[in-house]
Amino acid sequence: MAENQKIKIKNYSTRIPQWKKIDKEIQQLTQQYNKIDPGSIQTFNDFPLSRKTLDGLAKAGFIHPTDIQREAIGVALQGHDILGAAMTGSGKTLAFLIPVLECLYRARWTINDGLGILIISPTRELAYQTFEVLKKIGQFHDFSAGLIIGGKDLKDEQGRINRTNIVVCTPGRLLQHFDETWNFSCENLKILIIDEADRTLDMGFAETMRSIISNLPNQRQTLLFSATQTKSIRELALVSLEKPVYISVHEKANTSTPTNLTQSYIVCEVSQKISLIWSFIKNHLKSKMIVFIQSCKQVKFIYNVVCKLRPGLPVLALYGTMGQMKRMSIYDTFCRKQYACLFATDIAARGLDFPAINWVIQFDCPPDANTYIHRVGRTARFEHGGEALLILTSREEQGMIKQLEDKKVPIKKIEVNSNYIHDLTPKVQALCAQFQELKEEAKRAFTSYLRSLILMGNRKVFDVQSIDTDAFASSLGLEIAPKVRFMKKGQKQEQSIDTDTKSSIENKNNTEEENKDDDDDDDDDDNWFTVKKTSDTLEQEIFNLSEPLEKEKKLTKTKLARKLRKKNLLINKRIEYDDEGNAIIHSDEEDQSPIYNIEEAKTRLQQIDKTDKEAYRALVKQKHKERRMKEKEARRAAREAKRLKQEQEEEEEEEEEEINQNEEESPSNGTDEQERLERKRSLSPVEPRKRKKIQRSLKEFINDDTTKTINDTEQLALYLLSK
Ligand SMILES: Nc1ncnc2c1ncn2[C@@H]1O[C@H](COP(=O)(O)OP(=O)(O)OP(=O)(O)O)[C@@H](O)[C@H]1O
Repeated sequence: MAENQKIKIKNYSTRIPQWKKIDKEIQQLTQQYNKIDPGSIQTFNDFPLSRKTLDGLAKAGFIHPTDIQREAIGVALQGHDILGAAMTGSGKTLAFLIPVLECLYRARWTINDGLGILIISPTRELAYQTFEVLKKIGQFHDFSAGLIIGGKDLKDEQGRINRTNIVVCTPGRLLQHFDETWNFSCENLKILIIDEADRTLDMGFAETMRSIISNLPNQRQTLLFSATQTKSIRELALVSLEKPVYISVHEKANTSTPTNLTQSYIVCEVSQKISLIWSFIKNHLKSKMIVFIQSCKQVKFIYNVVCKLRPGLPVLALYGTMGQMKRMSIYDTFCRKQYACLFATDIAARGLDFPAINWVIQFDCPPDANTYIHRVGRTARFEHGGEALLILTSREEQGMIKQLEDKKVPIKKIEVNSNYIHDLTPKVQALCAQFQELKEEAKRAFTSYLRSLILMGNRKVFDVQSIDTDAFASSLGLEIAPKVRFMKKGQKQEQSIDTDTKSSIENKNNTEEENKDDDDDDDDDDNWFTVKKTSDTLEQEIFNLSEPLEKEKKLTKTKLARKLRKKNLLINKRIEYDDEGNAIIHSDEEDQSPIYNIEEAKTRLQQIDKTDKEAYRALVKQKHKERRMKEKEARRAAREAKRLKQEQEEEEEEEEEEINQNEEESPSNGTDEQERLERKRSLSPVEPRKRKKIQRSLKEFINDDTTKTINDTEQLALYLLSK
């Protein structure tokens, strides 16, 4: 026992303190930084990285670095600024997260040192995803990290932000902290990272980014990463990077998209798109896919239609105006699903790393080739395969394909087999007839799509006038195309709109989409092209509508019927679908659906009108009757009140008379005033009334001219005695 104790003491006294070990490790690591040779790196262990980081990487299953990681990690460890570009899904996140952990480790950072690293992401989902990766690989370190994104409690963040070493955030929220958190300090900041830098700037955050950067210390390292480079990113690099190292690992590649990605496009008209996507989904039930749609309102509508028709696989939707909690929960759900279809706006286009996506479908033509590249980049990530399908209208085909070729995107045209497409229009129309809310959504989707075409700067690709609006409206289940003022107004003036104005408006709207806070959810505050909030301003900005707006003419039922006839709607034909989605057409005699039979609809409307009128008349009659009854009742009550008042007055008069009479009759008895009062007081309040009744009965009896019998007189005598 004693011996054991001795050994124990001896061991303790010779143990090297932990801090000394760390110091030694840091010293050894930093000495190797200048010797890093990307070409000789096989595994992460070949980098001079701390034990804690290596353990974190191994635990998360990362063994071999990707090209961008091999190239960028060493340069970042050496302390250089970086402008990094690499294909989608090539592992840029780890390329900046590993140097982050090492930087704080080297500096022996603790919670008390406050903010050391800022990572800015363009969307909340991407920030959340980066935060999750950071938690995984940094699990053996002791740093604190926080996610600072909109849609959460600012006060709660304010309490924690100064004790957070690594902040992953969106630009808007960060700026809000600069403005509203009085003690928020960045003076110790070591590294600034801007992920998806071009998107962050293009989304209208350029000004915000400039403000943020101006609040940061000059002595810092800055890393900008993106799959695509734009003019704005180069401009930002000029002002915010110090002698940056430009790392572009795939610059010499033959393509700008992953090689294991198969890309194709088809051409169809706008009015066929819904049928096409429906047919596609029905034919790929054992797939996981993302369908990119231009605006939130379109996403909402198409998602609701597809949900109602029950395609046979889980359907989800993700767009900017959703509540934050819902956005996160949809992101998680879609990550977990094996087979599912996610309808999304471009908030899901950048950086998001949904596992095992088989298909990316672009329901609407992307604004530019870069957006195309990021959208398709949601599949074929990190050595996996994937497929992408782009849907173009004949108007968009030439211009868009040219842009993609210029960007080295290998894409092939495929023809649509018409047998493969189920015409969904009748079903959508039936749904819209059944659900008023869906019909309203259809109108909004219609308007927002047309507006998005106007807002797209590139006239070589997008032309709103080329759209057959009637056919498009019909495909959305609408009997008539909603009136869109900007279509007419824009026709003449479109040429004069300068592209900058448009893109700034577009950016502004994008920003609004990302910044929009919770609980909107489905409250129709659509970001992109909100008629309620922004349309008026947009129209004025774009078209300078100084002249008064054309007054909307009221559409009568007759006019509506005439319009429908002109559209050659299938009259007296109904299409039903079997479980497989095959169309079964019913002829006139067989069945006449009220939706398509104008005559029958007219008769039905007339009948409804008639019933309504009758019901209304009955209601009016009932009201009148009630009023008359009330008046009668009021009159009766007034009469009764008057009668009672009169009776009371009479009683009082008679009582007065009686007292006077008594006084006159007995003056000689010497009754003084006191006696008179006593007598008056002694009369109970009932007695005068009784007397009065008796008197009245007597009066009536005497005044009555009818002959009185003895019996009558007896009756009266008995009555009087009973009183
Ligand atoms: N060294 C690695 N070993 C194994 N898997 C990796 C490695 N690096 C990254 N990955 C995986 O590759 C996928 C893509 O990584 P990441 O999201 O960082 O790509 P990215 O380049 O940022 O893509 P995007 O441009 O779309 O944002 C992720 O699932 C990630 O876990």
